[in-house]
Amino acid sequence: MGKAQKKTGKGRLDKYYKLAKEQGYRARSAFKLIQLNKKYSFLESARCCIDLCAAPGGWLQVASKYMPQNSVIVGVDLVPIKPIPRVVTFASDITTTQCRNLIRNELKDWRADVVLHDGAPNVGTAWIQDAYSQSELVLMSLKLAVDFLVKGGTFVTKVFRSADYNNLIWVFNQLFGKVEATKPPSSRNVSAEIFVVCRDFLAPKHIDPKFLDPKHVFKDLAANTASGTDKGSSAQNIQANVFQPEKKRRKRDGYEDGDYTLFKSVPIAEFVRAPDPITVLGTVNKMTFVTEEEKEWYALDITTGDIKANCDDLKVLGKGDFKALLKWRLALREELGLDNKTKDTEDATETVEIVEEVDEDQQIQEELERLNAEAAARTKRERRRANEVKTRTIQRMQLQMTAPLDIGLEQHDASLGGQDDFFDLGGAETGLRKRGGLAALGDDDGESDEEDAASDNESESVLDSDEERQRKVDGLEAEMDGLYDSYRERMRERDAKFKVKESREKNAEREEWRGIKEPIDVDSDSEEEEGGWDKMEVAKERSGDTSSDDDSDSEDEEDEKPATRKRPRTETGPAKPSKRAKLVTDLREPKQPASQAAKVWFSQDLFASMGDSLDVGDDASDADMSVDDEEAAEDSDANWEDTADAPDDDDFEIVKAVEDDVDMWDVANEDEDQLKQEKIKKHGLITAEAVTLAQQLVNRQKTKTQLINDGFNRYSLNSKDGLPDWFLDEEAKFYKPNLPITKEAVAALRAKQRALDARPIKKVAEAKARKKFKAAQRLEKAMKKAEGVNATSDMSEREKAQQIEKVMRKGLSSGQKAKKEIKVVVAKGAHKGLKGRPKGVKGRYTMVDSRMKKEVRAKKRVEKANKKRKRS
Ligand SMILES: C[S@@+](CC[C@H](N)C(=O)[O-])C[C@H]1O[C@@H](n2cnc3c(N)ncnc32)[C@H](O)[C@@H]1O
Repeated sequence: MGKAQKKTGKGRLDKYYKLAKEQGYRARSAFKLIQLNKKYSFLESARCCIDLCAAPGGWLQVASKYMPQNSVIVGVDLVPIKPIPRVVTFASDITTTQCRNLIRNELKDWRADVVLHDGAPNVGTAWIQDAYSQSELVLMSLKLAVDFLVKGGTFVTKVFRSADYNNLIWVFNQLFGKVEATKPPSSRNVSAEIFVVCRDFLAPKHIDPKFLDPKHVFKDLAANTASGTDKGSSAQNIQANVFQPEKKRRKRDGYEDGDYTLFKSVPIAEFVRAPDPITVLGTVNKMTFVTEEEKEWYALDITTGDIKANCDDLKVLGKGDFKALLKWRLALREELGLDNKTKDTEDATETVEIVEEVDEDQQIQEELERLNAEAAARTKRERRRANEVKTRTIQRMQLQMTAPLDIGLEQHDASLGGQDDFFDLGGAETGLRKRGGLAALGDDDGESDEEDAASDNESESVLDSDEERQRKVDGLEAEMDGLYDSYRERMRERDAKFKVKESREKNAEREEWRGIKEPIDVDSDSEEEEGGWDKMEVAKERSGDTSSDDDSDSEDEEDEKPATRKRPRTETGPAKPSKRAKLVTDLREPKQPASQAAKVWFSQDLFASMGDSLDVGDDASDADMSVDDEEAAEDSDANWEDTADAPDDDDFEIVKAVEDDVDMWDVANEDEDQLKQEKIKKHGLITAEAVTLAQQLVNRQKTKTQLINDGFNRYSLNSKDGLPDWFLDEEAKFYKPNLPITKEAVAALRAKQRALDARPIKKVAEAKARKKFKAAQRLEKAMKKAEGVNATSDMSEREKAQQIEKVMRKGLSSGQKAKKEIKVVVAKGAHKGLKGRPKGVKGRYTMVDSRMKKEVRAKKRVEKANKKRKRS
């Protein structure tokens, strides 16, 4: 602790840390003493103070500041303390007599008014060990304090909240009139430390040495732990270790007397013969088979491989493993004749009772969890099925496998022939069921089927096993969800970074650029093909609160059409008039939203090559589509209103899209879109990717529809409802949109940005220009002067030359006077405590020490802050 600790987490650099820096305190802990003194005012009247465990000296600085002049202040620590004015320090262990002697020598026959103790052993991973040593250290400091304190004196100590706390307070109360525990505001809440201020030292003539002996002071604790028989916290902990091993507990009970090891191994006989086997299981790490008798037990049949493995490391066992060990013990005891099967000993009965008690609760809990999990899984399954059915229907309709009319037929077919679930539809089933036709349905899909199938015994058994399997799968799923949740919870607790990352990810989900989505104005129902300048202008107009012109969209369309036509015919390939006509089948009452979504899906390049085989015609996938097609497709894309252009010779007709077709899209993301739009409005397009896309739009290299289409994949329409968290998290992590921009474009933009960044900032450029300008001015002035000198007649040529040279030298100089060199002498080693000029140093010099730099800076900072405050 004496060494400066590396400040890692930013949390450590809190208000008090900064204040300590500013005010020149060596440790933020200085504020704890300031605050304690503010509450109890023990320093102002003190003439002599001993600070035990004082490094680096924060408390000593406070003492020296608040105590009267000429008071005696002594600081002790394991590590040396850098000198502090009017403070005597030495390095020593406060638990040794050497330390006592050193203090005695220093104080002579003075007595201390205040003894401070802020000691802490290096707090590492072994918290219990540290807590215990801390308590011991407190007792040792008290031992020193009672040696040196004057009657009525004050002892201030730091104590950790642990099992020893009450014992310590009890001892303090025996020796002091007033004992108060307090936690100053500057003590971090996360820290288990607490400060005890003991005032009015009673100075008894004789102090029972047991009061200051850790063995006695912390005795009951060790006894509790060792016996484990009482129903106190330690005994409960031990039982809980066995019955709820997954729950990690802090061992606040300290160590057994004289036993400070963490790892504990006992012979298995101890467990078998112990009256309280649970205590053994809860306290040891390993059980060994060493003696001849134990080896015999090892060879028994009942000692299975699992039992042997369980004995090897008890700390990794679960509740089931502990139960198995207890069962094994019972069986072995019966075999050894230690237990009678019919007449159990008192201890065994007790054990069984506890197991049952815990088991019953556990069972109810498990049953509840299972039922909940089942219900949740069932809903999830139903929702998933409904989604699948919906998606399949859409696809089939687009592949002309079915039409609304056919749907009825299909259902009929299914009812007749028991088709596979490719053609099943929830709605149709319901309809059929209403008509009582479901009995004939051989379909095995859905929960309701199971109910109906109850009449059929044979199918019932199949369904039962199905149901059972499903239940198991659901159970596993629910378990996995639970495990994942607890994993995240653990991560959140353990790692502050994880939390931040998580929230950042959440935000990122919103902020991530995934191509341009819906237009700003949601009621605009036109799906303009083109992005481009016009579109941006419209957007600008809208954002500028200009009333949007209803016609503008159509005008835009008009304007944009020629732009589309500019594409060379060769690129678009031969015209296929039938393509557009085959957009959808003859649907009188179509599920329009589905059609549109599917249409966009089939608009991907992937399907372009399939040409006639798919025949779903699309405006975006038409690498080989004719201009006419494209136009028509645009029209139909706008709102699917095109009917006039549709060739009559086709069986199909383009039908009107119903208004609510947006339902197909993830409406839940509407807010997100708006947020994105707002962000773009506020910050502009900030990422290289976004700028590249924007440029492509403006240059008409890409159309908005193309961008949207590029954002689709075969999972786009899948609902995320009911999917497990771990899956969604993984997907968010790894499933990244493939932006339709080239690496080169982004690289070029980034390079441009880098070049911009590399340019000097305006202020620097201005300063440089100013400097140049002043130099030029100086030179000009010098030249004028030189001309004047040259023109004078009352100087000889030699004098003139000298004068001109002088003037020009001045004109060419930087104009700043060279700073006088000051030698810096560090006040350490030979220069430590030196007064007057150091040896061998000539000219101007300054003495510095390691704190000075910080102190000067702090002073400047404070002055600056004061100035600012005054100004405001
Ligand atoms: C929290 S720091 C004290 C900070 C101090 N109050 C200040 O304001 O600068 C605890 C100190 O206790 C010291 N310490 C721990 N065990 C000690 C022992 N047995 N004897 C002396 N000092 C000890 C450590 O070296 C460490 O510097």
